[in-house]
Amino acid sequence: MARKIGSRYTANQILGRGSAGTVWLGEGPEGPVAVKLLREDLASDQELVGRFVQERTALLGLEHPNIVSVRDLVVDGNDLALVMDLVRGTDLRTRLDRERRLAPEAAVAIVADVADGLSAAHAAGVVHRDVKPENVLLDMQGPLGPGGAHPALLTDFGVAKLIDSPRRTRATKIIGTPDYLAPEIVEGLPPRAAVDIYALATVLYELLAGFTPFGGGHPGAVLRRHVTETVVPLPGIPEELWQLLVQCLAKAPASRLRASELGARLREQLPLLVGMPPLDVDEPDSEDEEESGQGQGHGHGSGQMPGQGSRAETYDEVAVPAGERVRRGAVPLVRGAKPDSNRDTHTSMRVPGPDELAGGALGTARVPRPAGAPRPGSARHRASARRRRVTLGAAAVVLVAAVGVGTWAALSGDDAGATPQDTRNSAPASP
Ligand SMILES: Nc1ncnc2c1ncn2[C@@H]1O[C@H](COP(=O)(O)OP(=O)(O)OP(=O)(O)O)[C@@H](O)[C@H]1O
Repeated sequence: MARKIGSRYTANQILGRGSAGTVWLGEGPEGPVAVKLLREDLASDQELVGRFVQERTALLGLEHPNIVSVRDLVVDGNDLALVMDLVRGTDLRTRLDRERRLAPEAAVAIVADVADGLSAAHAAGVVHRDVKPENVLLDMQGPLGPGGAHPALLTDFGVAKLIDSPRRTRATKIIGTPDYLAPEIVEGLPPRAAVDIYALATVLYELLAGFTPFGGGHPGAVLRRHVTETVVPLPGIPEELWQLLVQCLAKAPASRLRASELGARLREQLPLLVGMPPLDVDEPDSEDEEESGQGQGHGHGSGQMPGQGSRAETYDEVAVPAGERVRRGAVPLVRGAKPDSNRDTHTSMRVPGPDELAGGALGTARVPRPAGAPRPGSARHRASARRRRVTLGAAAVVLVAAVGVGTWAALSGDDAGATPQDTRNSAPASP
């Protein structure tokens, strides 16, 4: 089922689908390529096509070993396609899904690669805006690096920007993937290079922990956590690595490291991480998990802002069909459209007001638990609480009994209370 893309390329086989379109294994004049064919409704958007052509120079100019280069942009009838270098391997999401958590050395090596790629992009004035594991490709044909990690390449440059056209997303809407969105974007500021650093630090946290620091539950709750909550330490993480993470997850963009510095500092840590196993962390606690856990993935946060009506009233773009299990707030890019894949996609949603972001008394902090500790509200937690109550009850009975026996002994005098044993253990009479 090969198809022609423009006059120079043929798309031969589907490699995968994302929210913006389908990626094909293709063939061009210089050999195999990956062709990202944008969705029809995006391709027929004249404004988007215009931006696509405008962005051409910036996108085509990005060349770095840790960036998937865009080789060509094709506008042909109804087709709008990005022709990219073909990476033979897998994406980081697939690896993370398989392994759940990565050993710190491999995680840091991968993130250092991406930081180097970002550094080149930022130097060229390009902000990625959608750094996440889905957009990191692992080149299985490349040489093995620290921790057995294959070279990592950042892909999908410029796609978020192309899609974020004024008509598609008015000033009051945000485009991005909620778990990785920097607080300043949530607050409505224009995205600068520091948003990529925040997103990349989120990816590093996720590789180490198996979950993102502020994700889970309704996208509204996720956005609020980015602005109001501080990241909770991961048990067993080396202190220096933790300090780097904290700095890059700073709420103030100016406090975060630059990409080049982040890459260098991560590489400095690599020798200290050799042979360290994945961190022993379980999924985070959530206060309202039982309430919202039925159809909302991890079930963190109700997403209900103070004084809000139902979720669907306010966040209609992100309403999730009842019973549909989602992770990290996957929603179609365009209202009413079904996501092309079961992967997470970009979110287009209203920017919450300052009062909503303040969060109110009911925080939704996610506190990582040491592995094995039961999650509050879970059946295991209730059973262990019951066991604790039984133990406490038993201890109380023993205590009451002991007090009773002691009182009885004191009241009855030495004759009744003292046994031969008691006499032997008592202090000798003074000489
Ligand atoms: N240059 C490439 N070489 C090889 N495979 C690729 C390339 N680019 C993307 N893919 C694969 O194609 C699939 C879809 O990628 P795509 O970028 O469309 O979506 P995504 O990043 O998973 O999701 P989203 O569009 O929501 O960001 C992924 O499985 C990815 O591994």
